[in-house]
Amino acid sequence: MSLDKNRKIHIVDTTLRDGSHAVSHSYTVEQVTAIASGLDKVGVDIIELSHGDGLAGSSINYGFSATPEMELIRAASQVVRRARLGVLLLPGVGTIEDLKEARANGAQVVRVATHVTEADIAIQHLKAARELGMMPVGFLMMAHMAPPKKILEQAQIFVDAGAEYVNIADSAGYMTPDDVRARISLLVEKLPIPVGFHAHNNLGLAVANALTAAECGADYIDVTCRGLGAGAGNAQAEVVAGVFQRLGYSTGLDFYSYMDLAENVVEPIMQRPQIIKSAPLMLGYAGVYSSFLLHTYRAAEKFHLNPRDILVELGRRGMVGGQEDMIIDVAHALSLAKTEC
Ligand SMILES: CC[C@H](O)CC(=O)C(=O)O
Ligand SMILES: [Mn+2]
Repeated sequence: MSLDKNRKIHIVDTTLRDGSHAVSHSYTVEQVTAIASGLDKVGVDIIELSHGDGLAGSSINYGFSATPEMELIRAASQVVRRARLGVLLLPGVGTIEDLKEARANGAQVVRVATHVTEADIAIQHLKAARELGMMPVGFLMMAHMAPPKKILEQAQIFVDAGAEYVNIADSAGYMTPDDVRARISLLVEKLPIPVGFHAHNNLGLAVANALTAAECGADYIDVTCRGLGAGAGNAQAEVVAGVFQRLGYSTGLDFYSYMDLAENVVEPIMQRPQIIKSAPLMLGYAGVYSSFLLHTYRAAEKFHLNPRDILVELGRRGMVGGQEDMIIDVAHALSLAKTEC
């Protein structure tokens, strides 16, 4: 695969999916319509939209969406002309039935996300996506938890299942540019399909990591307006647009329109600034799944603990996405240990 700087870098904007965590899944049809049509004009390649935890994530466990995601997908599909509309699906949270409904409402791409060592649970969803005429993408979460060779082996499972590209996610915002380089370079060298990268900004490295991924040959880069996303958020779209443009990468983005969209449409929706507060910083430091943040805040409040202490323990135990219900157990154990002291 060529590392030509002039190759097209495909931008995947996940403001309406990962960004949904940062607004407590409160997007309305009007907001989605405005953001999706803005992203389409800005020139992104894929607009990802669903509950922050993927299709059917709206639940007591993950937090309810204010508006049913199928309504939001339908609304976006009516205004998106150029970009492809995508959804994210975690096998077990979302089902093939949910995927069919998303397809019927206009979704064209699905990224099937699994823990970095569990790619095999995505096989049937990737095959179903292809049968539905969608673009199937394999998405490996918590990629810092596996060495490059293991990730390659898992990515190959996606290739065999018909994925059109493989996306690596630094879900904990734990990686440094060296970690990204080691993983992306190997995949780009060995895989017959393109590679993508999804950063989290818990250590303030999201844009640097996104750039490193592109330098190492990743063809798909995830971003969000104003960096909205779980934990300290994702790689900030407008910044990525500016940095990539200045360095001569070909993204097809209109940098100025992206800045305007973030400033005029997304920023007024934000419930709080997307900054690296102590707890998100701890996610990155301890290697904890970014979506655990809100659960951790709730558990900390209930057991009168500092969220940082819970996060360090979650990192020590190597907890992964899907183990949200264990956060309360960890908090309980820590509070018992505290009272015994
Ligand atoms: C809900 C799946 C997960 O959060 C996907 C993602 O954005 C990540 O792993 O960072
Ligand atoms: Mn994410």
